[in-house]
Amino acid sequence: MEQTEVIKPETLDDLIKTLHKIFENDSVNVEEVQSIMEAYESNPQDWMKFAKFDQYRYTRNLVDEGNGKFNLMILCWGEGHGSSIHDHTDAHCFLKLLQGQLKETLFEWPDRKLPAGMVQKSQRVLLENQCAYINDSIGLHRVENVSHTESAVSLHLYSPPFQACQTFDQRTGHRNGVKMTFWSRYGERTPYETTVSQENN
Ligand SMILES: N[C@@H](CS(=O)O)C(=O)O
Ligand SMILES: [Fe+2]
Repeated sequence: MEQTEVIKPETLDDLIKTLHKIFENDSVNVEEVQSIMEAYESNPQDWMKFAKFDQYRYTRNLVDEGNGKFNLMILCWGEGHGSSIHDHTDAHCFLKLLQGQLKETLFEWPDRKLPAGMVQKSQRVLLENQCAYINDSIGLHRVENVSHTESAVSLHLYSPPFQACQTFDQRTGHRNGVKMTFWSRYGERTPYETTVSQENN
């Protein structure tokens, strides 16, 4: 497949422009997206206006809708905030650290018929500027900011975009469908009515 040359994006806007170009193709070249996202060196001035924290749980802040091909968002993780174990609704998921560190724990899909504790596959710490990748065939994950003193900010790209996922109970493997919402969109706080059902955290 044609691969756009990896030129280091100098700003977040630059990165977004390049992503739009890459996603004109119908198939996603995972390595290409991962390397372009990794090549962008996080500069807080680029993304500060999207980084809105909540006291109790991580927030999802929409940055760009990628011409309908992808959703780009900034997630803000306060000290000790984490997600539940979840899937990614058959989408590609790229996760780049803009600030701080996040711990990612991978799990196997549980058997629907045999309630049992979920099997942990691996664990790693993602560092600033690193870009991780996951999809449903790789497995499920939980993401956590385990620091008690530092917040964390991450940039996520999902393609195709999705608005719901499944969360899993670590002890039983039992699953629940949850709707996912945005804390803010394009830097503006989402009106209250649409934010009440955020449940993945
Ligand atoms: N997939 C999660 C964030 S993470 O834990 O990867 C979300 O979009 O809210
Ligand atoms: Fe995730």
